[in-house]
Amino acid sequence: MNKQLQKLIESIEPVSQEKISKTTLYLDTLTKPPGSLGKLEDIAIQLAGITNQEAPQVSPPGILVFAADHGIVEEGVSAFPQEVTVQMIRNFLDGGAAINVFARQIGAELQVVDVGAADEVEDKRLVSKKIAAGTRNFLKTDAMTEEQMEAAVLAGTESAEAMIARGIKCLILGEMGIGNTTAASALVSVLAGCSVDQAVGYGTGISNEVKQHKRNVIEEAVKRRNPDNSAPLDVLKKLGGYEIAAITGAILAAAKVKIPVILDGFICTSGAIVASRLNEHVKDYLFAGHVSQEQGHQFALEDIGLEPLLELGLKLGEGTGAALAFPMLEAAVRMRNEMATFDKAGVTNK
Ligand SMILES: O=C(O)c1ccc[n+]([C@@H]2O[C@H](COP(=O)([O-])O)[C@@H](O)[C@H]2O)c1
Ligand SMILES: Cc1cc2nc[nH]c2cc1C
Repeated sequence: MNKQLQKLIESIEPVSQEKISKTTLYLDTLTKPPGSLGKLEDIAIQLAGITNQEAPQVSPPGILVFAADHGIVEEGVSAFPQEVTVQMIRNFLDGGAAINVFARQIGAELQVVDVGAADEVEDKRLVSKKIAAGTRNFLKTDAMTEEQMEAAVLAGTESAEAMIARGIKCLILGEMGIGNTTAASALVSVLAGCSVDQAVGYGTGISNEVKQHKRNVIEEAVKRRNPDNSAPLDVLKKLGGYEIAAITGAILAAAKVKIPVILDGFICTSGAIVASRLNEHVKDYLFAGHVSQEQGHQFALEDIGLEPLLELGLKLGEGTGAALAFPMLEAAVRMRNEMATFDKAGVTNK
């Protein structure tokens, strides 16, 4: 394995049990019946553990949207044509996509990173870390070479490190890539141990007939590629995508420096499964923003052991569900940091 990547994986430490215990006790001194803020309390406790701070901050948040194309679209597995990936990249840069709206709403910096779009987008606002013009068709050959897979993971790492260096306190992840639900379904079926049938969904809106075809393509491809399910990077290289690999790398980078990560939908979570397999502590740095309509998402979340913060029937991607969940993290830290204690407010405790 690439030395830099190996070092990164080994550098991730467990979250702080001391801060978790301290915060658990402290929350019961605040002016509310114990446990009355429910999951918000769990979030505050987890954030203290992640950041190793008694008074954690999650603002400002930053959003990374990784974009890439997929050779597997040749098999007719998406409702939309491949050119939509670069068209949406332009839309992100012009501020007109859903994620732009939600980024503005939460005051987040939004960066779009091309890690493998099929065409060129000449625009200074786009971060170009293109590994190749789309993956290869994984029904016919491995999606990526080992070098390409590692370069894509490290492109995600670098993107996250740069954002963290600019001062973001919470990393929100998203993706764009026509065909990427097929890659994510293949990954999840191998790594999460669910059937291809359970991992496959409607993506951007295919018919039942096309969904059946998508299932058959994935089943055949997994058989042919024969990935080693105890080697997550082998599975990623054979079946994944550049944006999925970049998401894996971004998660590792954030966990290394104790920055919380909010995952978006199914594709994002598939990258998180890979990261979680590389280091057992990674999962404790992750929040699942929502559970998507894509049916494999629930299996993917269960595999990591994550409970979604929201269930809104979304199936868009881009980081939208993660950005929408961010205010829950902000509320949790404000609760921890701003509420009065029983003592201070002169309220009688039981
Ligand atoms: O986030 C999700 O759970 C999600 C579910 C379905 C579709 N998407 C988005 O739709 C695209 C992939 O869909 P498809 O049908 O082309 O594989 C890609 O750009 C994703 O961001 C995203
Ligand atoms: C229009 C469109 C927008 C998207 N955003 C993320 N995936 C997408 C797929 C399509 C087709």
